[in-house]
Amino acid sequence: YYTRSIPCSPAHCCNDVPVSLPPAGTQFQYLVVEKKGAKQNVGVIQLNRPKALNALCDGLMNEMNQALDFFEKDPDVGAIVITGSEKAFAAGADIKEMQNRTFQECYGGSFLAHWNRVSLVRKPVIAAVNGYAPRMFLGKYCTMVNFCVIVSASSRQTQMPVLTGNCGSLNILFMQRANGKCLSQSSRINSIQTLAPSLQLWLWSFLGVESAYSEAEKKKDRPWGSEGGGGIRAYPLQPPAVSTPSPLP
Ligand SMILES: C[C@@H](CO)C(=O)SCCNC(=O)CCNC(=O)[C@H](O)C(C)(C)COP(=O)(O)OP(=O)(O)OC[C@H]1O[C@@H](n2cnc3c(N)ncnc32)[C@H](O)[C@@H]1OP(=O)(O)O
Repeated sequence: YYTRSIPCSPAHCCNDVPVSLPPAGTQFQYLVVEKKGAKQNVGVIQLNRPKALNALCDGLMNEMNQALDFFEKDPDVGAIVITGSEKAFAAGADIKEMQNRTFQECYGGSFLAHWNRVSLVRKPVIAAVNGYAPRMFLGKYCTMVNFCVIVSASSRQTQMPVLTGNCGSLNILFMQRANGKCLSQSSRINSIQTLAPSLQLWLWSFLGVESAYSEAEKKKDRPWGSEGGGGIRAYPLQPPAVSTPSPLP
């Protein structure tokens, strides 16, 4: 396949180089890639490296970028979900692959630069997290979930508290879900004003469907997620007033 380092919009290719998409039914080694939903408009990328708990080796991330290219350019696909297995979303970077690399190799070779592709997709990318997701919310170069627009973490998500408020700048929301309810959330929403209005409204309507302000939080009268300093209020019914958004970069 042709893979690009600079992603293009779904509507056109920024450098006019034709892109050959993975043909339907393409087998990936580390991923299961398919379209789901009644309208087949959700692109689902499931990490499929069970023996290594979905550790993000180079091969997996290269395949991920191919799948993202594929879904970004597919006009039928409205949103993309990245998920793992019941035991692990992903065990972070592949530490076996990393262990012998020198600083010079990493720095000079732009180590992990290709991970950024996820954050550049011009469609909402949702990380559906279950099981292990170590280092999910710490630092800037975290596991891939930090590059997704929404992180929907099930109650089985382990190891890390969801409400750290210390996520990468591209994360908009963390949602911990159980029984279909949104129990908690945290975010750094600075960048929300730079998103297209339709995406903002989409986010808020997503919340509206899922939100259930917990009794405990109501009593405390504080925003969900405020523990981490980056919390926001839940808006179960109405989206907040949207100020004039800045144009997309
Ligand atoms: C880029 C930065 C961002 O800050 C990083 O992502 S650094 C990497 C961060 N990730 C980790 O440090 C996680 C390391 N893994 C673990 O701590 C544990 O595996 C665990 C997630 C807590 C699960 O433990 P458990 O006892 O259930 O499973 P095993 O340790 O026996 O693992 C099973 C199998 O998977 C291999 N594996 C696990 N994590 C990784 C990894 N990150 N990279 C490569 N391989 C990994 C592990 O070696 C086992 O395989 P085996 O050796 O038996 O062939």
